[in-house]
Amino acid sequence: MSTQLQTAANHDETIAALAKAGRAAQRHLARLDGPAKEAALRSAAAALRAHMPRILEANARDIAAGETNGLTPAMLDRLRLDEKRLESIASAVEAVASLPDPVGQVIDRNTAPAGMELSRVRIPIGLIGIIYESRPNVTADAAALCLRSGNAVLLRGGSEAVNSNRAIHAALAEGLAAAGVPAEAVQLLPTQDREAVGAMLRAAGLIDMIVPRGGKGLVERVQNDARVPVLAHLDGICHTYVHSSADPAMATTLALNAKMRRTGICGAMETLLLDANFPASGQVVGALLDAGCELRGDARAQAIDPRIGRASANDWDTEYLDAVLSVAVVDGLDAALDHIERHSSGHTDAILTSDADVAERFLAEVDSAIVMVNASTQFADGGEFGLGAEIGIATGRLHARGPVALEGLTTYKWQVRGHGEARA
Ligand SMILES: NC(=O)C1=CN([C@@H]2O[C@H](COP(=O)(O)OP(=O)(O)OC[C@H]3O[C@@H](n4cnc5c(N)ncnc54)[C@H](OP(=O)(O)O)[C@@H]3O)[C@@H](O)[C@H]2O)C=CC1
Ligand SMILES: N[C@@H](CCC(=O)OP(=O)(O)O)C(=O)O
Repeated sequence: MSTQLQTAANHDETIAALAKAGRAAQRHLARLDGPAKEAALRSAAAALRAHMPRILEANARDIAAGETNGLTPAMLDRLRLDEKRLESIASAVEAVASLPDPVGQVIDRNTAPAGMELSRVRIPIGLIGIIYESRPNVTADAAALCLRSGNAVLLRGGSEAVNSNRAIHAALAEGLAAAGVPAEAVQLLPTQDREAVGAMLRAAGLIDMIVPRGGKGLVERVQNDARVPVLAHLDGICHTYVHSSADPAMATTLALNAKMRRTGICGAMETLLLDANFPASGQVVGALLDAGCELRGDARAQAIDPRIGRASANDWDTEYLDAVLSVAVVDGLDAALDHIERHSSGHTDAILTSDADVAERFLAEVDSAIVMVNASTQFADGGEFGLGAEIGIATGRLHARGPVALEGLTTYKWQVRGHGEARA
């Protein structure tokens, strides 16, 4: 056997062992009622607070390594913890603990034509694998959401955050165990080897669902290896289309907010589509340029302001995650819809318009997880949608789309209560 095959086999074994332990812990969780899961999460939050010095020391090692390895200031900021951030991570775990337990909720009830009573009841998905970027808060958020919804979780965070994640995970596991919940309900992969990500994706029958949260490299891996159902949380190539009827002041404010509020998040606008008949395009692009954004446009966009550079074909499919924006001029709604269909990643797309019919067509015809009218794409967030927290933004077409929180981490079963009915 070649070394590469041996390595793959080893990773498959490791994942199988973790999955077995996770599945056993999940069966334990399934027997717990809402208050017991709430108590376990409060205990986990208390452990995070109790271990604050150890977690911050681990994070300082990640930050030092990140600085040595030349991480960008934006990445370092996502990685960095301090007492205040750690306190808000612990508070977020408590906030998830306070959310209503989704398990056992009756989605709907009906009577079958033959007379039996039918109900659809929410149940956990089972064991969920989550692969995510170097943001330590995701370790606690994802663990809390999974546990509250009765799922066990296998976590694989970004390599730059490995020490922080291990310290946070150790605290969570200690808190859960103190409340009588098996620590294996929340497990962290013991290796950062990317082959182990492949093994997670191949673990059909062991892991019930994988959430990959990341960009292009991860997408490719998922496409090559996934045999487990995938709830993709992938890149955000988000558009804002400024219709001819848009209010110029609103268009200027929202274009600036959608791009510049935080350029590094997946809900940031990456392409601005300006209608050829919108009269205030100069004002909108001027505001973006004055705010320090680099604009790359097609020939018609370049004619609006000489500071706009020339876009290449790649720009329309690029997630900059930076103060860079592609700009195209389009001839009406249909041309905007065509552009979005070709280039959107299915995350979040918005229209700015005062024409209600145009707005409704956009809402109906754009097939993205989140479609907005007259709002900033930066609102793509579970907290902003009132869901308490989020695993992230699901960009695919499966049962949960957009911000995924407790409900998105459940499936359902049919419960049938008969009175002796036999089928003819
Ligand atoms: N839809 C959503 O909810 C969200 C989407 N994102 C997207 O994430 C991206 C930015 O995050 P970034 O830090 O660059 O994330 P990356 O995609 O680089 O990394 C995310 C995770 O995937 C792993 N990974 C990446 N490539 C591979 C591979 N080929 N094989 C195995 N594992 C892999 C990383 O591991 P390793 O540590 O080894 O690099 C990391 O754990 C953007 O595209 C953004 O839109 C971010 C947050 C939320
Ligand atoms: N949905 C979240 C952001 C998620 C996200 O993009 O995370 P990251 O790329 O790690 O900064 C928000 O709007 O704050």
